[in-house]
Amino acid sequence: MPDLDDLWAKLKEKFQSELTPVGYNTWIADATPIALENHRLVIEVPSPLHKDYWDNHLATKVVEGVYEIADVEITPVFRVEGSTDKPQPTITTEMPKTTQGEQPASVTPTFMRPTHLNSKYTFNTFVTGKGNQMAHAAALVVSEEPGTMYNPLFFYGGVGLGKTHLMHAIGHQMLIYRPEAKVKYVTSEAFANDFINSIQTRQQEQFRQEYRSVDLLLVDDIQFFADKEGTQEEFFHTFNALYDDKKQIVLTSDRLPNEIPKLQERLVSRFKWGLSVDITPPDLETRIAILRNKADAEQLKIPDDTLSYIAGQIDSNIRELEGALVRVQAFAAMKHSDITTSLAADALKNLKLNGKASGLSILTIQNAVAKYYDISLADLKGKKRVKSIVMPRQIAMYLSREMTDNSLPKIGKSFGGKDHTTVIHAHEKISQELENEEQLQSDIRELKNILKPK
Ligand SMILES: Nc1ncnc2c1ncn2[C@@H]1O[C@H](COP(=O)(O)OP(=O)(O)OP(=O)(O)O)[C@@H](O)[C@H]1O
Repeated sequence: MPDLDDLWAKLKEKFQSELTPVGYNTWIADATPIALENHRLVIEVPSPLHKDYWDNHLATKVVEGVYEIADVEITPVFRVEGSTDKPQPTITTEMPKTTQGEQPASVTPTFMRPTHLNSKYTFNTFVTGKGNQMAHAAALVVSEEPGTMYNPLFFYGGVGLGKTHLMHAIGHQMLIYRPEAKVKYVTSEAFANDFINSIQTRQQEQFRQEYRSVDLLLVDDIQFFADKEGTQEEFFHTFNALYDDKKQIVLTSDRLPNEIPKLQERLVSRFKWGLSVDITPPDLETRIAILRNKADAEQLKIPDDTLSYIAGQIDSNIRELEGALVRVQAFAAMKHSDITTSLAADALKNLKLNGKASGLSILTIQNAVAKYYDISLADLKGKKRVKSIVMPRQIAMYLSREMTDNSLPKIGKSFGGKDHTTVIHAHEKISQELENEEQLQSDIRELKNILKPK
């Protein structure tokens, strides 16, 4: 691993050359690098607003910058200064995969640590609308009568639509009814890491004891179980033990169990035993209500028509919707001005000038590319190496990079859990081929046209 101070100095130089002086002073100047270990670069920032901005706009640049400067792959983790409420799920989600020959992460295995549910993700802060009503209702039932009606409860749907939020809400609610209940939230990757760590540290018994003694097990993003044979095997037994004991299991994924490549048939069939509910993008009214809630929670003064305007700009991802509000808020702070519709238009117009079509989700791109090349979404996100699939996959990665603000790791994850270096490679390859290949140029033009905000 490179020297942290040296790396940080070079990263700052890079940011200084790429950002405006105002942007640099607002976002970079007060950030502090805390640690670089196990391929995680921890950066402390002054406020939640800064954290949002780093998560949504600067994470990719950090990954690329470190890769350029030190030839090392890292996952950035942003932490608010002085925060004690460490969002453990986020950290475990980003746990690096151990690379060949390297010792496994020497951090305390997650299963030895208590779960911290995000205090903001409750039923109270969850706005319901047509796209999530059913999921919300099922979540409430499960938190009141765990292990009986819908076991497992399976949420699926696009990125940033509230699946994790609902899971945490179930956990909070259950603890209100039964404060002594044992609630465990993990991402599927954290479960896999724990399992591998437990083998390497000969703590398998403790691992099993921990996972099989919970009252509520919440496993997020189980699409990342694809290809992890051993982990699937272990999860199968964990599932059976909990199910037989009438303990509640809640799972999320970006797609239905039978669409997850290489998920064992016996897991697919078990996941269907309970209830599967999809969450679809919110309609305009719901988006406005979500923004209103968030603005009120942060005591922001925003006129209704401005909220409607922002909600009209972004229609497919609530995380991006929240990001837009943060952007408008930061823009107003920088300009020392009240938030108005024209200011919001300015703030969001700049976003588009960056070449990113705000609101466009990776899933939308994947669907469009799959349809355009007449292949299945599962193949597009999968691992098949035939040219007729590899090329569209690389094009979809290229477009996700060009047309959205998602970080490289996030894009990689959305393609069946691929590493961010695969995304970098795909982007480079398509960029190069675009220089000479007319057919590719016309395909990309056509796809961009299809994806352009209407
Ligand atoms: N209905 C809602 N009401 C209020 N906030 C919401 C709602 N849905 C989502 N959010 C907010 O949007 C953000 C993204 O939601 P969340 O992380 O739960 O999405 P997700 O579906 O789990 O996404 P991913 O697939 O990326 O894991 C969170 O900050 C969450 O609080």
